[in-house]
Parts: sequence; C-alpha cells; structure tokens
Amino acid sequence: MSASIIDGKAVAASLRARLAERVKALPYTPGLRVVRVGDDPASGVYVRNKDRAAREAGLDSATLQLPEDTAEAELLALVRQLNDDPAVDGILVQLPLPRQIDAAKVLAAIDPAKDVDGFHALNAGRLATGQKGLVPCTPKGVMHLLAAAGTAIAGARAVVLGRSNIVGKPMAALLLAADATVTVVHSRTRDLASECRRAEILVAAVGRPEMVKGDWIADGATVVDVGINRLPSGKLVGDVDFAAASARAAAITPVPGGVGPMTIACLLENTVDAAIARRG
Ligand SMILES: Nc1nc(=O)c2c([nH]1)NC[C@@H]1CN(c3ccc(C(=O)N[C@@H](CCC(=O)O)C(=O)O)cc3)C=[N+]21
Ligand SMILES: [Mg+2]
Repeated sequence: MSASIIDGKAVAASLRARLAERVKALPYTPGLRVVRVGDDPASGVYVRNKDRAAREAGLDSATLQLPEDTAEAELLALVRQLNDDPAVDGILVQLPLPRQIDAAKVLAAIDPAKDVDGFHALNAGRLATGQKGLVPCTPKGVMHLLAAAGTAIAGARAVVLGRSNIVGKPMAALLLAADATVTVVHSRTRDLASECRRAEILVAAVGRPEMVKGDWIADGATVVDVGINRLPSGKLVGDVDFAAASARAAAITPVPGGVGPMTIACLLENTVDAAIARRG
C-alpha cells in the first residue's frame, strides 16, 4: 500500500480562508499579540509564518520582541498590560523562555479569556472536564486533519506518542472526547513499537527525528506526525520515518506541510473565537 498524503498546507489554507470571511463580518478587528523573549530558533519560522497568516486573515497582529536577558517581572508586567488592553483578544508567549523566567508563572498570568495557546491551567482543566474553552492549537489542528482525511475516530484505537502539556496530554483529551480508545505512550513505555503497532490512529509528538520506524505502523493506520526536527544537514524531518511509514499507512501527514501550518491556522481560529467570546 502507499499512503495518501494529508495536505496540511491545503487544509490550513481553507481554514484561514473561512476565518477571513468570519473576520470580515465582524464590526471590529480581532487583535493578537505574540511575545518573544530572545531568539530561540524553534520559534523563528513560526513567528514569521504566523504574522503573515494573521494579516492575511484580517487580524491586527504584532510580535513584541524582548531581549534574551528580560527579567521575569518585566515579562509579567507586559502580560498584565496586554490583559488590560481591550484591543487585544489573544496573547501568546513563545516557548521556550530563557532560564531566568519561570514559564509556569507567566502562563498563569495570562487572562484565560485571551489564552489563545490554551496553556493556562484553567483552559487545560476545562478541556480535561469537557467544558468549553480555548484548546491548544497543535492538537486542535490534528483533529481538523483527521476530519479532512475522513478518518473515523469514534471507537478507534488511538495511540499518542508523547505526554507534553502542549501536545500529548491535550491531544489525548481531544481524541477521548471524540470517543477514541486512547493510549498515551512515552519514553518510559515498555515496548513502544508494539504499542504503536496497535494504533489505528497514531499521533507522534516526541520531538525525536524519525524515531517511529516503518514496522511500528499498522497496515491501514492514519499517521499524524507532529514533530518538526531540523537535521544537521538543514533538512526538516518529523518524528516518523515518512518513507517507510508511507508503505504501510493508509494516510499520513508530511513534514513540512502537515501539522505545522494547522497550528498557525488554529491560533488564528482561537483568536477569532476569543474575540467573539469577549466582544460578541
Ligand atoms: N507558546 C508557544 N506556542 C506555540 O505554538 C509554539 C511556541 N510557543 N514555540 C515554538 C513552537 C513551534 N511552533 C511551530 C508552529 C508552526 C510551524 C510551521 O508552520 N511549520 C511549517 C514550516 C516549517 C519550516 O519550513 O521550517 C511546516 O511544518 O510546514 C513551526 C513551528 C509553534 N510553537
Ligand atoms: Mg515526552
């Protein structure tokens, strides 16, 4: 078998086009502020792509760049200022943050109504308990991709590889809410390969280049690769050995052009949703 490729770039473009229509119909312009402290390379491409996408969707978007040696108190003061600014609907503080700043403290300071990353404990708790709230962009984007691929979720065996607060845990919660039978596996799991081989839906989110081998994939599985890893050669690869996995999967996301563009589209979606929730 040769898998069909789930085109995240195309699905994201159509989501952004729908958002642009929703924004056009609003009597105000939703505002997004991204705060970046220092210049971690993982967030560079993201910031550039996001700014362009946000403007194209008609949002008022800006990136606030702070120096690497910014004190925690300064960042907290900026977050409070954005919380209090009525023109700002969405606040995203880029992770990772430099060592002198406690990221948990910063995330806790963001107004949950403006928390477009969905990383605040209140939004995480809402997701875990089935209440409405802002949902983390990457797992939300994965759900859009599964829908676009026509993958049946209810009753399916889903395996999430990775247990981070930003992808693995919310991904498991969303799949569970959609009635999948969810298993979360991680670095301490015994026999990762056979756990993954049971998956009808496999979501890989560990950040280890090509760790998932072809023979970890069940015939006919849908494989979603969240990893975006840059090799020393400069080449971008996912967490999955794409060529080998494609020979067994029914459908698979590529890297680049898979989950990444969806993360950005869902950030815009969350910003519009947050604006409407706040302003009507
Ligand atoms: N608070 C916070 N929220 C985040 O969501 C967040 C963050 N911090 N810090 C950095 C990571 C990274 N991230 C990416 C999102 C999209 C692409 C993306 O669109 N990638 C494209 C292009 C990749 C390329 O060409 O380099 C693709 O996969 O096709 C990349 C990276 C969000 N992050
Ligand atoms: Mg992990």
